[in-house]
Amino acid sequence: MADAGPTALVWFKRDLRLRDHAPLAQAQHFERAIGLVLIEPDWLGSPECDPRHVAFLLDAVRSLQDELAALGLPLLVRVGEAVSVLEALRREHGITHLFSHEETGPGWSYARDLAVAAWSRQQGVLWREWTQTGVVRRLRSRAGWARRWAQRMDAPEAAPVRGFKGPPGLWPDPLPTWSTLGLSPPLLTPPPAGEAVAWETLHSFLGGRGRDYRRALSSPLTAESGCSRLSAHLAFGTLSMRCVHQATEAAMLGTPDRALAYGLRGFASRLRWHCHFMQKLEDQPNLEWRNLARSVDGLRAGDGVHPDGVDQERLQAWCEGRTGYPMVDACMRQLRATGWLNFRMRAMLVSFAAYHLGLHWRAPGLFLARQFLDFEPGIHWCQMQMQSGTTGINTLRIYSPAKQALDQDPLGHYRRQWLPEWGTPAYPSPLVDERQAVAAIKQQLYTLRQQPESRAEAAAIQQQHGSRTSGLPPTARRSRSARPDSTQGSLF
Ligand SMILES: Cc1cc2nc3c(=O)[nH]c(=O)nc-3n(C[C@H](O)[C@H](O)[C@H](O)COP(=O)(O)OP(=O)(O)OC[C@H]3O[C@@H](n4cnc5c(N)ncnc54)[C@H](O)[C@@H]3O)c2cc1C
Repeated sequence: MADAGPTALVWFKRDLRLRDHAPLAQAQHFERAIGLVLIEPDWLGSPECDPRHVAFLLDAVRSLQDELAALGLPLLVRVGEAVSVLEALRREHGITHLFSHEETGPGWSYARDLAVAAWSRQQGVLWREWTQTGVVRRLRSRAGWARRWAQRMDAPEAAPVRGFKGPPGLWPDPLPTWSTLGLSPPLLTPPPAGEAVAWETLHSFLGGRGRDYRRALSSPLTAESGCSRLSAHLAFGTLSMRCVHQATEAAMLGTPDRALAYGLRGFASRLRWHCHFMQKLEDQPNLEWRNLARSVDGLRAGDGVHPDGVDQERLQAWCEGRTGYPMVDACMRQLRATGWLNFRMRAMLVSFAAYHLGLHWRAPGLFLARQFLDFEPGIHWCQMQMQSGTTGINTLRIYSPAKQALDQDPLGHYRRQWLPEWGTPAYPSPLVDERQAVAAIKQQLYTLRQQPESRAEAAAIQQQHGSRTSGLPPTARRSRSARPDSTQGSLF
């Protein structure tokens, strides 16, 4: 095409919003600007992706397209491999600048970013990326990380977007259908997505739902309404972490309701954890595949060392919620039906897979990734390892399903809701003997941890990935120490 002057392409990834969007803010200074959402075959074909994620994304894109069109920016939605789509757009529209946010994703997205970087150098397209979380690229040391997180989150939002000059005659693309994507529609209808819904969810939490947060978050009976329910919005970026942080700080300061302020303080520190875990994946991308502590390699089948594979029968029973442990099975049924589960019950599911069933975390982790609408690779894989005892540095946490049932669902309402066959002959008997199974693997892990090599390795892991809160302002430090839920609290 004829040289039409500088043209910016804003590549939306996990940042499907208008507000606090630095690439968009930058693009509005350009002679011509275009938006792009790429649906990549590598994503659709990855073992972590489920149609529910695609449906949520498309819903968010639908409203984003309308809002951007009203501002003069056509949002294209292309299905294809990144470099070919970008090159086609460069040829067609004379793209000179590519703007996007940094992403800390699974291996395939890292490989794609390398390919895009090579393409942009070759074609002389200037690719600029902005941060949108607390994750620091090429981090040398964890010292001072928490302070940097606070600085980023306290910084002013990106400039508001006011209007664009899109190339004349270019319109937003129609959204792809399930058949063009080669997928079947999801079995569950995900909750509504998009920026407006994300803000409504945040406001309802900060305006009152958050009052009981600390008490509500552990039981599946209360967590659905008592937790913020922002995780999928954060994962797809319909809301920025900075906006959530700043709105939370303002709500805490502004409310005369002390119970609400107390609840919100508990919530505020979780936002830092989000980035803290993502930072680990950024620093060590292979933790999505292999044990962080190599000293536990070989402990469970399926970890690449053991000659046998994963016990498919056990895995299948766990995935389908028919282990014969009612609390475990009810949680799995809720997750499959809704795409969400509270932290403690997620941890219990993984602990059961790892200790009771002896399954290595990778296969259960892939299954859970497909179920969680909020799948965020950095958090997910770190938590999978942490709850399976393979980080080398965290206290081993083995959840007893019976104790969790007693504490979190004493009257059985939750189990009856999700497990109608519980108490009838149709409900299976326990798949394994809890005592025997747990005692054996616990002993193995404790013995391993005593070995001098394991201790040396743990010290190195702590040095590279351990949480350091020094450098945070006193209120942030206080809210960390006032944390009520110690199971969430042991960051590694
Ligand atoms: C095995 C396992 C896998 C998990 N996978 C994911 C995942 O893929 N994506 C995800 O967002 N969370 C994950 N979590 C963490 C946590 O369970 C969810 O963030 C939380 O349940 C989401 O609901 P919410 O937004 O209402 O949380 P809230 O309790 O309201 O917390 C607000 C936000 O803080 C962050 N947060 C809360 N708890 C944690 C935590 N323990 N670690 C890191 N960040 C936290 C999340 O961004 C969350 O949206 C996982 C936990 C476990 C045990």
